[in-house]
Formats: sequence, C-alpha cells, structure tokens
Amino acid sequence: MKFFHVKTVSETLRIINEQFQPCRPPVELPLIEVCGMVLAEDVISDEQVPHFSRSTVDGFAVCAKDTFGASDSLPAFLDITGRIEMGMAADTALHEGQAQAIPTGGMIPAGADSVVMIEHVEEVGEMLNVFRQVAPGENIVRAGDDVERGELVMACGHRLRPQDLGVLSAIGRTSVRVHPRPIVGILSTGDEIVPSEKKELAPGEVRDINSVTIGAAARQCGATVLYGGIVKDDYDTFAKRASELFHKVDFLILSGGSSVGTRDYTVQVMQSLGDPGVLVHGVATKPGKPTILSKAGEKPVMGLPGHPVSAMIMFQLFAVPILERLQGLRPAQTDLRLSAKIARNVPSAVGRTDYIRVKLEEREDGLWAVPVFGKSGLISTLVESEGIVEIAANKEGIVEGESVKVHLFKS
Ligand SMILES: Nc1nc2c(c(=O)[nH]1)N[C@H]1C(S)=C(S)[C@@H](COP(=O)(O)OP(=O)(O)OC[C@H]3O[C@@H](n4cnc5c(N)ncnc54)[C@H](O)[C@@H]3O)O[C@H]1N2
Ligand code: MOO
Repeated sequence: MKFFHVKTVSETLRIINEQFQPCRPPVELPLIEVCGMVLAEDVISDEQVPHFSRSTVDGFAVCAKDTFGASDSLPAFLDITGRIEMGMAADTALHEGQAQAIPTGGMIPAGADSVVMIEHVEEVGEMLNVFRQVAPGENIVRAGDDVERGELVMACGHRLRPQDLGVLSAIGRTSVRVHPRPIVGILSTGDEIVPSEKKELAPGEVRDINSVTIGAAARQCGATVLYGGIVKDDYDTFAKRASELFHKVDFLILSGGSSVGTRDYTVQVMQSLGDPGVLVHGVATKPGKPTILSKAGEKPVMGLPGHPVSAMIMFQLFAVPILERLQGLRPAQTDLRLSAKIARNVPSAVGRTDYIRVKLEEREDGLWAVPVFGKSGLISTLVESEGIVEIAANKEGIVEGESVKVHLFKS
C-alpha cells in the first residue's frame, strides 16, 4: 500500500521558490506585444515627461499675480499679446499685465505661471477682462511633472499593464526587454475522458474539463498553452505522450491520475521525465491532497487532481507561483484579497489547509462571503463562486461573522 507523505502549503511554496527560476533568457520585444509580460530590465527615463510645461485647459496664459483679487464685479484687465498654436513652440515671452490665448495641451510661454479658463474671461478686442483669480501653477502641468529625467520608471520583475506601456511610449521606448512567455503543456489522463466535441457520451464517459480550465487559467497568467489532448490510462502511451509534450514546453501539467489507485501512473511518468524527479507527492489541503510536483532538468511538472474544482484550486495555489517564478515576476507588493465576513459556520480539520468556494454579497453592513458547498467534482460550483477563502491549518473552522480574506478569481 502506498501512502502520501504530504507537505504543507507553505513547505510546497518554499520548494517552488527555491527550485524554479526564469525559464529562458530575456528577449527584446516591441511595446505592442508585451502587455501581460514581465519586465527583465530596470527602465530609467532619459527624458522629462512632459518635456515642456503645458496647459490643462483652454484659456489664457497669465502671471497669476495680475489676477489676484479679480472678481465678476472687479475684473483684472490684461493685454492679449499672442495666441499659442497647438504643437508649436511658444516663443514670445509673456510679461506682467499680458495674456496669451492657449489651447488645452498648448505650451506655456516663458514668464507665464498659470492659465485662467476661457469661461472666466471676456475678450474685448485685444483686451482681456479676467473675472477669477488663479494661483501660481494653476491649470499647468510642468515639465517633468509626470516623469523626471533619470527617474526609475519601472523595476525589473514588474508585470506590464496597459498604463505601463503608456509611460514607456511617453519616454520614447518602442521596445523593452521582457521574460518570454512560458509555454505550458497540458495533458489530460483517464480512460473515461473524451474531447468536448464528442456529441453522444457512452456510459462512463466524461468530457474533458481540465484541459480547458487549466489552459485558460495559464493564459491568464501570461503563458502560452500547448494542448496535448487526452491520454488513456496506459503507462507506455502516457509516458511517451508526456515526454513528447515535455520537450516542447517550459512547464508540463498533467491532469488526473495523481491519486494512489493502481492505475494512477502520474508519479511514475513524472519520474521517467528526468531527475531530480518528484519533490512533493500530496499536500495537506482539502481539496487537492493528491497534487504532485516534480522537476525534470530545470522544468517544473505538476500533477493536478482529476476533480475539476480541485484542479483549478491547486492551479491557483501552486501553478500560479510556478508561472510567476518562470517569468521572473517580483513577489507581489500588495495584498490583492478582499476582506469580507463569512456568512456560515464552516468546520475544518486541524493540520490541513481548507479552501472553500464563496460568492460575494453586498449587504447593508458590508461585504459577506457566502460559502458554496459541493463536491470537488462539480465544476458549476466554481461558476457560482467569485473566489476562495483559505482556512488555515491550525484552525478548527470559521464561525459566522468572522472576517475572512477572499482570493478572487481572475475574470
Ligand atoms: N483511496 C483514495 N482515493 C482517493 C483519494 C485518496 O486520498 N485516497 N483522493 C481523492 C481525491 S481528493 C481526488 S481529487 C481524486 C484525485 O484522483 P486523480 O487525480 O487520480 O484523478 P482521477 O481518478 O483521474 O479523476 C478523479 C475524477 O475527476 C474526473 N476527471 C479527471 N480528469 C478530468 C478531466 N480532464 N475533465 C473532467 N473530469 C475529469 C474523473 O472522471 C474522476 O471522476 O482521487 C480521490 N480518490
Ligand atoms: O481533495 Mo480532492 O482534491 O478533490 O477532493
């Protein structure tokens, strides 16, 4: 009889951190291709953004002190000495008592320190009546306000979002060094598993859920996915198909066959892929106990439990950190979990970390997490849920009203 020598969640995460590094050397790619990828360089700006002081409104560039005390009943009177064109240099300096018309985004002329909005002035020929006072700096973005020359704009290990690409574009970068997207291979196992396109199911057959859910979740984490299809519970075929896929990918995920049944070959297949071999066989969690982690050469291989809910939760718990390591992502600086109160008592066993599915309800007294109960083979329970809540291994459960952290599913 074989037994699991289970590891705790934190032991498994420590192993992941120690064992896996970025999978391939960084590459230089054009900005339009790098959203969602991880930076492999420190980006330092050699320019100021904006590189000229500009107006944030349509109006008149002025010296603020000329407007002090101005009101509807006592306007300030200024001479209009110029009109600044969009995208052109403002090359006529402004002196006290003068104003120059300026569009939103126009360059502030030398000598001006603020802009009065068009709504608060009246043009009378070449004279300007100003009915509101403005403070120095009002309605102006100064050169370098956004980014200073020499500033570290983004550090190595940062996952690039649309706004990050905006800054890179603003400082004139057309390409950046990034960690390549890891290629994740997925192979589903089980005599009963058939492709989703199969119309009429024979008794005992089950359409493949895990290739689809795990493939999509891997893509959400920045990976490229190679689908290996479905393989029967036959050691030789399984080992051959796993080995073929393994050589094409950076991270191989096997679904099903991770438990200790006589036909569960996943561990043997993982060992056959190369040394050092299996690092974790079984984790002290519910669901997900029969999760396996191994390393062949430098590549991670993960055996996810067949039950679709367990597979997704274990992917979240361990495959996401593996993918982060493979992409050189810096550990998260912020806690992205939502605080809520649990709506029911949920018992749990000491010595095991439990993950419960929850949906969120906004009530008058705040956010509540309502447990969604159901066996780990029932994928629709995850459709109903918005996230998962961890019950720590040292707890006997959580009581109604207790504050919990909800780890939200990505959408
Ligand atoms: N004696 C024991 N039996 C089991 C244990 C245990 O500790 N001792 N653990 C149970 C737990 S928990 C889980 S989870 C499962 C995991 O088993 P496997 O990883 O070997 O998975 P399978 O037996 O292949 O499948 C389990 C279940 O999930 C369905 N399945 C599998 N793959 C897919 C797929 N790609 N798409 C949809 N559904 C899938 C499969 O048909 C089975 O119903 O072991 C328990 N047993
Ligand atoms: O714990 Mo198993 O992972 O589904 O139910």
